[in-house]
Amino acid sequence: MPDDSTPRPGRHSAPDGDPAPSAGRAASSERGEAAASVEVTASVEVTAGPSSDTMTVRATRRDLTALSASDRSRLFAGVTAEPGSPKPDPIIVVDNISRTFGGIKAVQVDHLEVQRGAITGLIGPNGAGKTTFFNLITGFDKPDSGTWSLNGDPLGRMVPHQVARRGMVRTFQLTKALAKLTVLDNVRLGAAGQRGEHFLAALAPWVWRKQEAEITDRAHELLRRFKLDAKAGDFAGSLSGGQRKLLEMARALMTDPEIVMLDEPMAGVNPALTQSLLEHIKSLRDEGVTVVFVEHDMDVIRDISDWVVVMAQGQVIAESLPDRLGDNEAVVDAYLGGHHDQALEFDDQGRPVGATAVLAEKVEAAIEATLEEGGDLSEVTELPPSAPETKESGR
Ligand SMILES: Nc1ncnc2c1ncn2[C@@H]1O[C@H](COP(=O)(O)OP(=O)(O)OP(=O)(O)O)[C@@H](O)[C@H]1O
Repeated sequence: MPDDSTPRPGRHSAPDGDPAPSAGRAASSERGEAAASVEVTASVEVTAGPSSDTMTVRATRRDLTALSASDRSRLFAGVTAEPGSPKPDPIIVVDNISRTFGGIKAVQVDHLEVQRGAITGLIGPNGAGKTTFFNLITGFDKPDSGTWSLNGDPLGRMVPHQVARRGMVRTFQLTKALAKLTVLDNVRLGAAGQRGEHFLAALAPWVWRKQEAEITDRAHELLRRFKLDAKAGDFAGSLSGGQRKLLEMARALMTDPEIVMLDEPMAGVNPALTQSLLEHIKSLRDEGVTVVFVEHDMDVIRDISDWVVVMAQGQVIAESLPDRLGDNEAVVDAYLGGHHDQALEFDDQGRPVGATAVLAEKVEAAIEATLEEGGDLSEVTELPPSAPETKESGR
């Protein structure tokens, strides 16, 4: 039986409450000690039929250590803002991973470390390779080359459910809810590949039933957390886009992950649910879950990321604290280079968002520079390759 005294997401910190107190992981940031994310396994001995075979059913509980806001600031204060920078306590380390489609190098990441217990925002222009990168390290696609590890254990050649079993799950840009299954069953499916999938379990119904009950209880717990419990018996197809995103997060959490990779969790979600999704993502981090998420909206990135990684043309071209992103010329260039013709994006109050916000900042800086030099604004036909320092837009 699982040990119920072992902490797990949702138990040691209220989702909307204060972050759980730090157990001092940041203070003791030596790699070996800090990497002690413990997987507790519980053994259930069963007698399967006349041969009295014994099997072990693994029930995963991960011991997550939450970092406080000041722990995280301290950690990242010591990290250099450059591609591939070492982190004090990386949960993921990637080396020389590449993936080519036809002639296109979709991903070519030389080195990347993801800090444990923090929210890392992954940004980049369309086609930068973000989704492909997620696919590669979660086992949904195979790289041409490269190695990567979770807690120091190599993950190469693993299929997604094996990766999930080791503690890393992902969600998709386009949600994958099964429309003709109930909301509850969709969440229960998140446990597939985790428990009871062994064929022997099917021959031992008393174990199977026990696990079924545990899986159902856990699914209900997660539905309550994401305020979808009233919809448990509805078909997933009846949910709104935003509710499907919540459903997908609930399903991902069935495996008690240490790290969740969220691919554009806010895309297609109405503003009311966006705030709720952001709070859920922060509360996961506050419970000790590491979060990596892809997002285009710079306001969202600045709001919730502890650290930002920028990709362009398959490569990591910059890393930075979120509020220093605008200072980084490589980031500005990545967004502008070859993307002058991309559609402009504005929020419902007419403020530029995403790549458009970066462009607006650069245009503003170019105008200011021209005026300061006593020039005529009609002369601003081209943005300078090396713009003066960009400013916060005050949003
Ligand atoms: N299955 C595929 N077959 C062929 N080319 C692909 C495939 N998947 C991705 N690509 C190409 O690889 C590059 C990276 O795509 P990817 O979807 O990873 O970028 P992205 O940063 O996630 O973009 P977006 O922000 O638009 O989702 C693009 O040029 C894309 O067209």
